[in-house]
Amino acid sequence: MNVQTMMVIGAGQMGSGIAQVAAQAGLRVYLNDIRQEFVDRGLAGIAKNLSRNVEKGRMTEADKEAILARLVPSTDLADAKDADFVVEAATENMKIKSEIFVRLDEICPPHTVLASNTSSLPITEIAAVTKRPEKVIGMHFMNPVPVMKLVEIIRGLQTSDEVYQLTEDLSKQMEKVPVSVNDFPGFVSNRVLMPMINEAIYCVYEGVATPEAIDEVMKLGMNHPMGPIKLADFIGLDTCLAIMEVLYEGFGDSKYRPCPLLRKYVKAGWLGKKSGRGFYEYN
Ligand SMILES: CC(=O)CC(=O)SCCNC(=O)CCNC(=O)[C@H](O)C(C)(C)COP(=O)(O)OP(=O)(O)OC[C@H]1O[C@@H](n2cnc3c(N)ncnc32)[C@H](O)[C@@H]1OP(=O)(O)O
Ligand SMILES: NC(=O)C1=CN([C@@H]2O[C@H](COP(=O)(O)OP(=O)(O)OC[C@H]3O[C@@H](n4cnc5c(N)ncnc54)[C@H](O)[C@@H]3O)[C@@H](O)[C@H]2O)C=CC1
Repeated sequence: MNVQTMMVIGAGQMGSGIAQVAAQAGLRVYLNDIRQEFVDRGLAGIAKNLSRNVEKGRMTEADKEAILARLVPSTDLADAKDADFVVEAATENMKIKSEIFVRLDEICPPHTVLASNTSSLPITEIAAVTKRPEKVIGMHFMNPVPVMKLVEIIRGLQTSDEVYQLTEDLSKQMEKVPVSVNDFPGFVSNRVLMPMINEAIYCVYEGVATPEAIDEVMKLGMNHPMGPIKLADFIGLDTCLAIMEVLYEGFGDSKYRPCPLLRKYVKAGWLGKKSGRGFYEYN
């Protein structure tokens, strides 16, 4: 199958990035969210990124306009009837994702592949709410999507070889490097990354060091591009907490317990960069 039209669901930081790289790869892309203002914010972010590419001489103004013209705003999931491939990048919550996949299964033509950008939720469980589990797959991009090369591809128990191959080819078309991973909580990326972030938050909680000091240790001592506390703010503390919960419940192992300070910040609405405040403040 030749993928020509994609729908990306969720126009937040990940969805807008995925829509951008898909449109850059020549696809027509519906960018869907529950409110017009969220779609507009996502599209504005894409336009800003593309303008920067023009300024830096990486693309022409005409390229930018052509990419923007391939992006179609959507607040109606029924637009997915036109899509060959859907990437769901809505909030990290099984109830929200299940409801979306049930509806997509009804709306989309039989050939449409339904992918999820979930950070940690089981692909097999998401697939099970549809009548096409062989066409459901995990396609996990990294943040910021236009910059990071990796796409972790996660097969559910029933994902077909054909759908796996198509997703791998599409990732390459989007100039990403696909890596195949089995369906276990947190996959590889967040099983390894998130306990480190959670531990760094414990260091704040226990007064071992300030967020600034912890980030300096990991940047200067381990050559990480961003310290773990800053990275947590960047990912979104709500997303970090959701991932820790999946690891904790999925493995039933206390080593994955989310730090109480992380819970407290999320309850306060301190979600990190996207809400203006997390461990650091943003304007
Ligand atoms: C939670 C999950 O499920 C999985 C995940 O995604 S985990 C998170 C994975 N991501 C990471 O670990 C990111 C770690 N951080 C980094 O790699 C870097 O700090 C960074 C790429 C984000 C920024 O790089 P930097 O050198 O510190 O800053 P900066 O010079 O401003 O940016 C470098 C380039 O990235 C671009 N960039 C930065 N943020 C961007 C964004 N949000 N969107 C698009 N481009 C962006 C900048 O425009 C810049 O490009 P040019 O200068 O070439 O035009
Ligand atoms: N933040 C990160 O670093 C990464 C996040 N992810 C995953 O990507 C997904 C999205 O994360 P972010 O973009 O960071 O979150 P975000 O909070 O920036 O955006 C989520 C968007 O989904 C929308 N949404 C919620 N319910 C919806 C529905 N029913 N229909 C359409 N849109 C809906 C919200 O309005 C919001 O705009 C999550 O599953 C997350 O785990 C994956 C890789 C990295």
